Amino acid sequence: MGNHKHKTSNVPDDIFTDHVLVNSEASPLNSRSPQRRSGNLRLLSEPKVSEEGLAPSISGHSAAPSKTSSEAAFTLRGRPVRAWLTSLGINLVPCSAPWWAPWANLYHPPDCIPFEEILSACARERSSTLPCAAHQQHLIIYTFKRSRRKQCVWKPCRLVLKCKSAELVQEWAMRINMVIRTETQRPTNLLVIINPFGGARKARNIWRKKAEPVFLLAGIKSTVVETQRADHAKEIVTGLSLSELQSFDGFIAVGGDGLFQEILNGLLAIRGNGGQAGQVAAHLRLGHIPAGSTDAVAYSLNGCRCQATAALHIALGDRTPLDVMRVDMSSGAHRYAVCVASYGYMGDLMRTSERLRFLGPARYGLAGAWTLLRGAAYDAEVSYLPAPGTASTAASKECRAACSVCSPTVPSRDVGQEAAFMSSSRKSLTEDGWVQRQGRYKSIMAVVTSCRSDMSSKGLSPHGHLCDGRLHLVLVHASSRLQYLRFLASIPREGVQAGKFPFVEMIDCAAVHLTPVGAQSCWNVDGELLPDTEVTMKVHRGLADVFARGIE
Ligand SMILES: Nc1ncnc2c1ncn2[C@@H]1O[C@H](COP(=O)(O)OP(=O)(O)OP(=O)(O)O)[C@@H](O)[C@H]1O
Repeated sequence: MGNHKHKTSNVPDDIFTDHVLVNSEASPLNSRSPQRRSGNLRLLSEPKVSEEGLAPSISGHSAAPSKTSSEAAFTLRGRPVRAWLTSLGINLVPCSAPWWAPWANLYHPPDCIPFEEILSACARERSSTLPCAAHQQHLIIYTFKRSRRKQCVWKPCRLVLKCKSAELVQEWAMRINMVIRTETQRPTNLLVIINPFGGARKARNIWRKKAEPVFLLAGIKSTVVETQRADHAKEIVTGLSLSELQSFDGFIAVGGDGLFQEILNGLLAIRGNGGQAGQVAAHLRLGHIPAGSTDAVAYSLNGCRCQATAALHIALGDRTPLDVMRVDMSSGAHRYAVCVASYGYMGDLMRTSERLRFLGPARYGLAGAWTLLRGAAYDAEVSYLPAPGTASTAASKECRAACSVCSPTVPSRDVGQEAAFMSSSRKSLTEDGWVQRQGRYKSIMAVVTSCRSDMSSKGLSPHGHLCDGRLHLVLVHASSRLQYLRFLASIPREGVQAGKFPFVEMIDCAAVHLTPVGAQSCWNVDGELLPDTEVTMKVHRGLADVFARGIE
């Protein structure tokens, strides 16, 4: 295992662009601007700014700063600003607006950066080009800004505040870092597993260029391992000693959904074994830095496939519980997955695409066209256990950050839950309430979350939630190639919509069982093929914790 620990001062921060003073929305200096906020920039309400301006102190903090040192004058991109520290973050107010500000709708200095959105701060001295001029001191604050086109896409950026006093910038940097260190949710030590073989085989570069700089600036120690073969990631995780497990805050997959699934399966295997290791593993979080072909996990968690966004969510210590589906095969083997299990079209597509892996992500297009032309449909017996409660609330809401459907039950990692996910899904077949169907299907899918990807930006199941304890069973009955093509063509725009096509059914359930009849397709579970076709699937609400907050 390679062990990487770096100091902030030596970190390459090229991916952090300078915070620009251009924000056409919500400018306090422009009365015409709407009250919409496009970024993380809003004036923190605490403390109130008095007539004199500044009333700051880091409340409740042991090293509460004096009044004078909590406010200071800086320049920000050549313009004077007054800055002060509050208990929530740094407020900035311009001392003067440029003469064109009211007309141009362009000038908007950042007015607040909350601590929870700051990775770190550092003080640097910059020598002046003029020999007689004093050296300038820089207070660099590493943070991010939200894309104006898509809020959930975060771009790393830095704010450079300049002044003449070295003591001042050092003191501010120290105090900002001190507050950040008190945020216990932030990880300090992570196991990063890279699949150099996944997707377009760029995972190593993605780690080095997009994620590692973010982790280094956040002061995270990373132990980096590359997989050598299929299933290696699971072996790495299950091979960790108790002391190693205790030292990590979580495991990060730099690869595709298959790699994430292997790590998840490794983590749940440790939890299933119980004991002290099992208890420690129950509190570890998983992260996904997308570097695969589909990356539905990262896309469903963050709303985009941006690697820097995923790295920022991890570094800032976001945490959300995630539903996990246990898939039990007739052979007795089982697997856990978090996106989708599909039989029929998607299974055949995956089987064909694995033979074309040398083409990279382009293989899916070719394999998809070939499978569509074949037009196969399969006879099967499908049984399902309807989900408890009504579907109306979950179905009417898109899953977003602080989702009201997902948030009420953050599951406890008690003995009961640990025992439940370890027992075979087949046990639930004895429960009352199963509904049985027999038919000929083009495709059968059990979707756990929304399952977003480039091929379906709203998700296969647009009303799927990260933590609602429901499987969305999609039954696509035998239909003509043209009808099926129309169904496929509608997915990128709107996902699978109940009632849109007469040959497509969508059912909310807690468990699904499938027995093939006659000719068989294969199961594709989160991008991996199963060796068995008779399977039982059951969802476990919020079984795993991930470094995410849901889509903003
Ligand atoms: N070094 C390796 N050599 C060969 N195969 C590997 C290696 N490391 C991991 N694998 C296997 O590669 C498969 C695919 O990996 P991964 O999911 O990361 O990429 P992908 O399939 O291209 O992306 P996605 O799953 O998002 O479509 C996994 O099943 C994994 O077991």
